[in-house]
Amino acid sequence: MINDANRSPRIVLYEPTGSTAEAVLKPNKAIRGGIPICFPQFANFGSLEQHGFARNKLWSLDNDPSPLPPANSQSTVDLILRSTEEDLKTWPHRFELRIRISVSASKLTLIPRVRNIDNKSFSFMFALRNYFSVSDVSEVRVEGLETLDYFDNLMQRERYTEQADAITFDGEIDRVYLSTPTKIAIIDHEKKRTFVLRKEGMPDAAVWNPWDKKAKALPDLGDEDYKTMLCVDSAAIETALILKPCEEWKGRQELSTVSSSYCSGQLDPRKVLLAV
Ligand SMILES: O=P(O)(O)OC[C@H]1O[C@H](O)[C@H](O)[C@@H](O)[C@@H]1O
Repeated sequence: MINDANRSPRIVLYEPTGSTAEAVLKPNKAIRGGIPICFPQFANFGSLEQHGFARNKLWSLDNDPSPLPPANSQSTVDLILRSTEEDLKTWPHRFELRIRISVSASKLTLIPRVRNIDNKSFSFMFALRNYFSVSDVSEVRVEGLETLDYFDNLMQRERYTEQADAITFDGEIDRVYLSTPTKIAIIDHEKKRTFVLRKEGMPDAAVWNPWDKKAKALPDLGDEDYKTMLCVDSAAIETALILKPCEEWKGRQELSTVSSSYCSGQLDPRKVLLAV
């Protein structure tokens, strides 16, 4: 961990072949990019602030990530967020939210965990809001969500069934796909690059792009930036996760990229793994 010129703490992960990942820790405001963590609520699906409070908090380094083994390499970091007295006023449940972040030459792995340290059960939603950088969103296809049911947040969360062979983009999208497969491909034709998202413990997948009008209304997004971004989240939204006292929930997400040789129709986990 280092302090930058503005004295903000930065965590930088290094990996021997040269990959890096970096997080800037600033209180009270989530960044529009990276992987904000939505907890204990997704969007406005409840009475808390949009996407819950976790993404706006300053996390700490976690020195006791048990039962995970201690992270003893420069390419892994463990972070923790504990409920504060202020949080308890709006969400009266004592929790520990942990995340292990590991970077390697071929993938970025996130292991989020939530532990109930209260004396009564609680339920929560969770999402890793992945901001993918794409060359041109109107040339991108997302595979793995076809034929699934989704909630459309642009239609008062009405439930629909996806009819398209793959998801493509020509306008604002704000959906929660339900009970998705564990692997989703985000295929960027122009960049000849496919992101492969593999997830466990987070059955849903939210897909978001604000498109032109909403992008103009977002102060922290440039007017044209919607063209080069796409959010595809690993999420547990439809069925809230429930923890009894002392119980812990654990999820896992792996992000990797494969080159253009990985094409539409090849969403076969063995091929993806061999190609990485
Ligand atoms: O601007 P944010 O708070 O990061 O939220 C970005 C978007 O996230 C979700 O997909 C919500 O359903 C949208 O209504 C919201 O605009």
